[in-house]
Amino acid sequence: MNSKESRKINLYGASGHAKVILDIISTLDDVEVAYIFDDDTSVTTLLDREVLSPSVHQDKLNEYPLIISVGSNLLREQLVNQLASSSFSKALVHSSAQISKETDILEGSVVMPLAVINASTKIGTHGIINSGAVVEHDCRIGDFVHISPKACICGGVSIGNGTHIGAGATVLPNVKISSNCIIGAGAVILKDVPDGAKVVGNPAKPIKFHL
Ligand SMILES: CC(=O)SCCNC(=O)CCNC(=O)[C@H](O)C(C)(C)COP(=O)(O)OP(=O)(O)OC[C@H]1O[C@@H](n2cnc3c(N)ncnc32)[C@H](O)[C@@H]1OP(=O)(O)O
Repeated sequence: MNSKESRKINLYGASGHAKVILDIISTLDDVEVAYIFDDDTSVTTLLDREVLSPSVHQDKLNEYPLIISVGSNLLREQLVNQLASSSFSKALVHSSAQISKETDILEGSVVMPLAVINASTKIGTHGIINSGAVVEHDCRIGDFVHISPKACICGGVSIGNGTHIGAGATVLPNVKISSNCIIGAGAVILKDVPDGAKVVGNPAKPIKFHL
């Protein structure tokens, strides 16, 4: 039985990512999902839960704070802009994640199982710190950033808005990765990465710009 009173939230996006967010919430005794929404009217259920159309159920959509539960950074940002009159939930953190008390994680962000976020790090809005990712001390992570499973962000790193760090990538201490970059799975980032670059490999090298 819940020991604390639950706060209700809505999820927007009936995706695979949303399934993992439901798992996060299942570990929290003070949060429950009221409704799940998706623009795609052919999607009617997610893990046996009903999925509602936002245009048909506008009243329910506005009833509780939202988490945008889609994995694409760009789509998450577009939805946040589209739903600008809505309120957004404070961050959701899986109970197995290790988070320093000296950390700031802003609204709409989600932290998956076994992630570690160390002291004096700030995570922006609507981000994803995925399963087993490590974000070390004194990092500055922008808005709409996805740090994929098992990526390792060393101390003092900064990452700009909209950047995607691929699974298992490593970013060395004090490196600056700019906005809207894509860092390939398994890449090792030794030096700063400019806006919109796509880099892969060890040591990481650009393959193309995608802005
Ligand atoms: C819960 C979850 O699942 S979270 C999801 C996490 N997702 C990820 O980590 C995915 C990260 N994405 C990648 O690594 C992708 O391969 C990208 C984005 C870096 C590149 O994708 P694309 O732009 O489609 O590049 P494409 O597949 O055409 O490859 C271009 C070249 O880069 C190489 N390449 C692509 N990815 C990598 C990589 N991660 N490491 C090394 N080389 C790579 C390819 O072999 C190819 O080389 P070639 O031209 O010599 O043949």
